[in-house]
Amino acid sequence: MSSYPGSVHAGSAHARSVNAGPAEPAPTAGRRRRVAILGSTGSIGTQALQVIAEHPDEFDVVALCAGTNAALLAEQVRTFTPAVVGMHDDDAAQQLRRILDESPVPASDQGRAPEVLSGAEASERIAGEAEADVVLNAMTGSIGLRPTLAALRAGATLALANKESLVVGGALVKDAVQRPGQVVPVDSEHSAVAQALASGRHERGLCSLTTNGTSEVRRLVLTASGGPFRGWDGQALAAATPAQALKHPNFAMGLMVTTNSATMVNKALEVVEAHLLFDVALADIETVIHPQQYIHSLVEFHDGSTLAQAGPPRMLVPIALGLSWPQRLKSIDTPIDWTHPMQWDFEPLDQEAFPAVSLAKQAASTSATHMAVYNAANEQAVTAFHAERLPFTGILAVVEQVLAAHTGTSEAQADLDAVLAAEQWARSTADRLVQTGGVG
Ligand SMILES: NC(=O)C1=CN([C@@H]2O[C@H](COP(=O)(O)OP(=O)(O)OC[C@H]3O[C@@H](n4cnc5c(N)ncnc54)[C@H](OP(=O)(O)O)[C@@H]3O)[C@@H](O)[C@H]2O)C=CC1
Ligand SMILES: CC(=O)[C@@H](O)[C@H](O)COP(=O)(O)O
Ligand SMILES: [Mn+2]
Repeated sequence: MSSYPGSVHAGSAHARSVNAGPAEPAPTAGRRRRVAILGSTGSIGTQALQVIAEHPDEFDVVALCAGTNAALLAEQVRTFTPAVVGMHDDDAAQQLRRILDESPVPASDQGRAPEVLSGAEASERIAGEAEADVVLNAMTGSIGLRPTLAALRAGATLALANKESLVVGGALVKDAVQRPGQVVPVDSEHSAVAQALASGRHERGLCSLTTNGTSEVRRLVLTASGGPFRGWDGQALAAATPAQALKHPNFAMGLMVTTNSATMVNKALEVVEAHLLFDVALADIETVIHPQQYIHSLVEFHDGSTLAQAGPPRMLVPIALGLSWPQRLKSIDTPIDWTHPMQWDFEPLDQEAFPAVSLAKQAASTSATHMAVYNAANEQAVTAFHAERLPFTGILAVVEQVLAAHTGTSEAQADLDAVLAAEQWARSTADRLVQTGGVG
């Protein structure tokens, strides 16, 4: 990407906490934000482009990146005219080049057709070199770690849907953060917590109060749908099929996050994500089952007050906030209709049938690479489950056994190579357990 030179966003203040304080004034005031989307063909990526299409005066799409879906990426190129695009898969990138050659796209703002990058480094290069104000990381899996680090090191605001990169990278990601507020959570629960912590700005009226800061926070409470298997016991879960696991009660999402919702691994990753984003102790992060998912999460303060963020169970608002934080864009979603009766339920998590959250809290407290191992083993096990090589309950059994065999790495030694090595070890150990049937 020779024509897209490296970082132009020189950051200075070093922050240990990912979301340590109020954001600095937006360097983009008065002009359209330059946005790069990694994972543009997925559930989050396509919704982000929908938000952008409806707010053309707010954003310029400077780069798009996907894995394999050349046809959809080509369509997106036509509509949004990014200067550079990337595909992980080399064959898909060739296909994309062919489609674009056969039917040239309008020249981009830079006055030429997009450059097409391909291969494993495409997303990392785009994150680091596209000169985006905001990089939305909406890829699936811990493959998002390098791009997350690259975006932060380039000084871009990171709109983070790819929770895996933060959970797996941990301190590495924290260390790459250059300024408070550089990471804006897109995950709905964390967007809810961020909104509750920041509250709204409304400097009018007799009561023009604003409160802020995390020092008065006692607990975070993350809501969970409970997934398609809410209320099932261990015996029923053992026979759960991939098709059943993919029936999320409220959201249409990618395969990995949907399956993780069914096992509660998604909530487990989210607890650690919240710990890292908001610097709240793991012991002070609770989960509660809320099947309707209208409350996206809650912050409990030390005076006993609790702030909840509510909205329909859709991702448009968290995505839009990720792109435009701290501003709210108008009319992103239809608000809750209070004219009809409705019921919101809350129930405790069944920790025995769904041990994922407690296992993650334990892993995250054990060593700097335990969550990388947790996530990598889970990714392998989920793939094996969908290939019908592992029962549903085998997913957590694999994660637990791989974790038990991991020796761990101290934070001081957990550089990128150590994290990637731990992941690689976890993937092959998980695969071996599946192959030999040694899960039990
Ligand atoms: N979907 C949702 O509502 C929510 C999702 N999230 C999180 O957001 C992330 C994305 O989820 P979701 O959109 O559902 O997932 P999807 O599976 O729908 O989309 C994943 C995207 O990543 C792309 N991709 C995969 N591998 C690579 C790669 N190596 N390089 C570049 N692009 C790649 C895919 O491309 P292609 O399809 O072309 O292969 C696709 O565009 C996950 O971390 C998830 O946990 C969080 C909250 C809600
Ligand atoms: C929309 C979103 O943020 C997902 O992570 C969603 O929350 C999954 O829901 P559960 O994991 O609670 O089923
Ligand atoms: Mn979520």
